[in-house]
Amino acid sequence: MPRSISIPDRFCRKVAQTLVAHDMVQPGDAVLVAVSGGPDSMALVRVLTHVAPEFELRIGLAHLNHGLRGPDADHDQAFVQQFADGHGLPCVSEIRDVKRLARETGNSLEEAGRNARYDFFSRTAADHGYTRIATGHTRDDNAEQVLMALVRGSGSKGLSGIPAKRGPMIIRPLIDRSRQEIIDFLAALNQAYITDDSNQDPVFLRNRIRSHLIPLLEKHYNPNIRQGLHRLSRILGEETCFLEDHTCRAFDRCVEKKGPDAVFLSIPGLVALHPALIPRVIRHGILHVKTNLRRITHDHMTAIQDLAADSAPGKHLDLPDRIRVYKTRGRLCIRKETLPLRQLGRMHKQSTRIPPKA
Ligand SMILES: Nc1ncnc2c1ncn2[C@@H]1O[C@H](COP(=O)(O)OP(=O)(O)OP(=O)(O)O)[C@@H](O)[C@H]1O
Repeated sequence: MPRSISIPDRFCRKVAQTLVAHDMVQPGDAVLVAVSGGPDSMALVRVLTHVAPEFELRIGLAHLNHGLRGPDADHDQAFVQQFADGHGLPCVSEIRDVKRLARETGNSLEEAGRNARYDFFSRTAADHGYTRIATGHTRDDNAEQVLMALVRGSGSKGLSGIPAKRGPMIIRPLIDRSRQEIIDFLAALNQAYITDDSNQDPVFLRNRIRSHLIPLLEKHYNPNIRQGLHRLSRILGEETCFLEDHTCRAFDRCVEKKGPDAVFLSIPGLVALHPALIPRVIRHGILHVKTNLRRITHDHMTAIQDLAADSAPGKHLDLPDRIRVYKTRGRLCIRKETLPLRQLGRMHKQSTRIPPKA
């Protein structure tokens, strides 16, 4: 009979398999573990320190105090620091005023918090010589993400959920593990963690999905819905990758001229593409002049395609972040303007504004 393997050992083995399967680390890597103090990131740091000798990794911790929950946030920061000290691990923490960042950028608190975190992680990694940044996202987080994308009506990219890796640095070693496995692992180690009451607040869509929609789907439709959603996201992730590849090639064929602030796409070239590729190539064009696609909605994309198909000359569209789209000599031009569009609007007669999404 095989010797029974303990819960912590089994858990660590499974995470080690994820590290290998997704090629997440190389011997000699220095891994900065993003630790909020919650169950997932505490499990992450415990498992990574356990497998560090086998994978030849150096481990350190990073904690961001969002300055949002008053004394609770200070307590979380102290908890993470004490854990690091107790385990002889280096820890970098920082306090950011996320409320102010949200006000200044017009982003939601959630988005401002996320931006502040990833900015802090990358700076810390660069300053301290870390080669990877590990976050504690789990399979359950991914299932919630997919459902959020579904209820918001996102496309296949949104439905691809949380990737196991992002760019050359960010890794998510717990992405194939469930929340229950994590709780069992922590209980077996007698490891304390912080519970964040805001995770229950129904104001946030994610919390309503976690505590209402998923249990409902599990009870009445599919007891394995989380695994199903996770699988769906992985399939769509692969297919999205494949389509992205085609998009890049189609984009190169359609581009007639490009500079740092503008790209000109051949309209006959666009029209000849498979309909699934047209919005993708246009998005690629927007990304050429704008670093991200935030605030570019489905309505914007439809309006751009309508503009390309419209035979009337002289029209243009104003998109967020000073992006102007117009037609010129059989080409669709996507341009990042230097002047505010309001000022430019007075210089053009026909402008179509797309109302921001409610
Ligand atoms: N304040 C923070 N400082 C450092 N890392 C963080 C912080 N907040 C979140 N993270 C990282 O991002 C991951 C996902 O964030 P999320 O908001 O889902 O986590 P959480 O619910 O606060 O805590 P956990 O995932 O640790 O249970 C965390 O697992 C952790 O790796």
